[in-house]
Amino acid sequence: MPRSRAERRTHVPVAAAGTDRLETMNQLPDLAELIDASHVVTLPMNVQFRAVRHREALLLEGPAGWGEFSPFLEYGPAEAAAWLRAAIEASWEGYPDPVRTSVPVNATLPAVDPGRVAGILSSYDAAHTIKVKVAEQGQDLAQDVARVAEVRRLFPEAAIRIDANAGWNHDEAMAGLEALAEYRLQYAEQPVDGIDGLARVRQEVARRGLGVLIAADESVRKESDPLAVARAQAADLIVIKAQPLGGVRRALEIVRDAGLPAVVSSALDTSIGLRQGAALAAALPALPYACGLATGSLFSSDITTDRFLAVGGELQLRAITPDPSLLRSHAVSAERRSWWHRRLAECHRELLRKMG
Ligand SMILES: O=C(O)CCC(=O)c1ccccc1C(=O)O
Ligand SMILES: [Mg+2]
Repeated sequence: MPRSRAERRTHVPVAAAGTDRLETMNQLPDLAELIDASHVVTLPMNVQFRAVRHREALLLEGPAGWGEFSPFLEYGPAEAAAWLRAAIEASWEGYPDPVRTSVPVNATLPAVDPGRVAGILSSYDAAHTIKVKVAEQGQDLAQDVARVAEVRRLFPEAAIRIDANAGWNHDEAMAGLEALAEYRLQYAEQPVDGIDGLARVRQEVARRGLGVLIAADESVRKESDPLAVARAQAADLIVIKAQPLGGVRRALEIVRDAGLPAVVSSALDTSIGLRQGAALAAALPALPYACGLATGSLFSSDITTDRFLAVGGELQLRAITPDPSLLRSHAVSAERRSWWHRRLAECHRELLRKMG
């Protein structure tokens, strides 16, 4: 299996390639090395998602390949540090051995009007599984029902799942799941906020016999204890993301300890971050659901022309190497670069502190 090792280097890192690989993440590269290995880019999106139309990312070129550090802009260092750990794992350590060479993926549909559904879903090469965003701020249940109905009309055979990003309260969630059940949902991701809230919805779904599985996302990646959701029996499955959970190996441990089926998802990543997610999906002992790693299709360009996009609903595992000219043309302003370097420094300090 090829490693995602940089074939064409745009610069030589401080330490010679291969000599300073991390075996266990017990030691971290120096901040100066990280800064020297970094490229900060901004990528345009086709469609607004999470209120963003451009996505900024800091890419690291390390001795083991490329890694992505792209916590959302509003995240503080305590939360963003795990994302840095994941980027350093990818670029200094590499990935654990895969058990499969391709990963099935879902199309992701933002909370758009029904009229835009066909157009957005046509940007995916195939849509056997579709995740529909619901419960968006400022919208109502009728809009969610109209969007899901349109997806079902266009794709009668597809597996449809919804993601509310904790946007419903308990009663709204129950009304939403009742209304959407007729469109045959594979599962509902984070219908409400919090572990207790999820557990309550899950119990009520069972009591009413709605037959919708409950997936936890924010209740895994934003909790101090990612296993709490499993212990509380608050979900039927968990959504895992390599960056917020601190890397591929950490995420694999969480899945093993949780003892629940897992779906790998991305965070609107460049092709480098998507490759990290694919490394996680490829190394999981079981992969019962398509993964949220097809979001490359929501971008209008990327850091490589050989973009990590799904073909026929599958991502084929392969090395992803940025194109130096695209790194240059998508580079952020000097001001944004300084901002990201400061953020890198804060997160690096946070990681050193955590490692004691
Ligand atoms: O899982 C997917 O289909 C795509 C990724 C996605 O939905 C997402 C992207 C950015 C931030 C949060 C989320 C989320 O799963 O809630
Ligand atoms: Mg989610």
